[in-house]
Amino acid sequence: MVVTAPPSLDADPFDEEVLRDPLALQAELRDAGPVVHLRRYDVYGLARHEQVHAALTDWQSFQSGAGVGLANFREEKPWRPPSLLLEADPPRHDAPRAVLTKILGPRALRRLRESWHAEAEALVDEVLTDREFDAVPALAQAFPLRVFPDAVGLPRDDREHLLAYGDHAFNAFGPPNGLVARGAPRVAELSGRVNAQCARDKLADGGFGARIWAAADHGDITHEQAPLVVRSLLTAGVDTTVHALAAILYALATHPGQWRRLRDDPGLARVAFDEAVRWESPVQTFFRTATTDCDIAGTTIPEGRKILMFLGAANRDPRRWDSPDAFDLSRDTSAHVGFGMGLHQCVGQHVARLEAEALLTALARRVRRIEPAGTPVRHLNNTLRAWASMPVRIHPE
Ligand code: HEM
Ligand SMILES: O=C(O)c1ccc(-n2ccnc2)cc1
Repeated sequence: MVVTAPPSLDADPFDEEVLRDPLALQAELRDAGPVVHLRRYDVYGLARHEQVHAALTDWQSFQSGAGVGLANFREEKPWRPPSLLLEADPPRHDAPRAVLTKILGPRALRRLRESWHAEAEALVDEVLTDREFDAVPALAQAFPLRVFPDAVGLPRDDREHLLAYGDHAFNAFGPPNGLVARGAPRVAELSGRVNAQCARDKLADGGFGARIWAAADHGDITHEQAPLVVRSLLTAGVDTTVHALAAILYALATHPGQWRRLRDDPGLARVAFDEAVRWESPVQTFFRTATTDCDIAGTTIPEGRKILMFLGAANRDPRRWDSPDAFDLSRDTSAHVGFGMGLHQCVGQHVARLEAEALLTALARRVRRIEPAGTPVRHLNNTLRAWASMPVRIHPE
């Protein structure tokens, strides 16, 4: 096999102007080749669907245990104790994963369906007293912050900080740039509050948190692991869905034909969610670390090197998708990598889907038309594709 050196680029995927509009660089990376070398960080980049899918499903060659950010845990101390799921490989990964699979699975969520739909209707009724509003705070942030911490078992008066904590955690997967530096002053306070909320006596009976502790009583995980598994929920559970809901609302407000299809058939809510996750990819990137010298499409990636998987680029790869830039509810979205793929595929995706279904169903019943009512403003993050503000105007049924 002739080993070729991959094309080497100076581009910085974590530059703030690139984060604001990453599509041009994503196309450049895809077209440069199946593997590229990013000189600035000395890492290998995968931007095509085929290679991203292959790396996600080969956890033996591409491990998570050295961290899924730029930092290599084998070389430097993580900013916090590593995640037992996201930043762990089998066998350590297995028991915590099995516990969350049960607690966050579609069957377990059935008990929440009715109350989340009711909460969504109440929130939408409240918000729609105005014809114009900012959909990010009013809906995309308000709904997850109302239902998810309740489901975890947190008190209502101690949750506003979760957005800032998650935002820092997702920045910390990237390089130590300005976005990380700007979050640093609050890390100790935010970490202290979140870590305190993982304690058993802080979590209401019957919630996801209490069920994690009960799994430790049952011997499925240890009592030392329980608070860290709760921390996973508090880190992962808010920012991801906030930005996914904002992405759906942006997609629907800018594609009136697709809004009409959803309004005429609210059963399309789940398809709309997955197509928005593909189209916007709220989680844009994750890293892996080569476990051995491994070959990708003719390039040898030496053991110990970091590989940057561009999930967002893969989800818009014309080699895999017809009209990838179109937001289209008739698309078969099943191969999108917005939730990852394989061993680490998002265990919270059913929670996210249920939130989206509840909110979109409530809106579809009450809103004839939704349209932009001003310039939307991006929220920049090293890993998340997000909106800070999205003014919309609605025309009620
Ligand atoms: C639309 C919202 C969401 C998106 C786009 C998303 C995306 C992802 C992605 C891409 C991965 C794979 C990470 C990897 O391969 O390294 C992942 C894993 C994970 N997600 Fe999500 N996520 C979302 C919501 C959630 C929610 C709401 C929760 C918790 C309630 C959650 C919990 C997790 C956990 C614990 C993992 C690690 C799974 C493992 O390593 O076995 N996610 N998610
Ligand atoms: O264990 C953690 O701290 C942790 C686990 C999962 C995520 N995540 C990313 C996308 N969906 C969830 C983030 C943090």
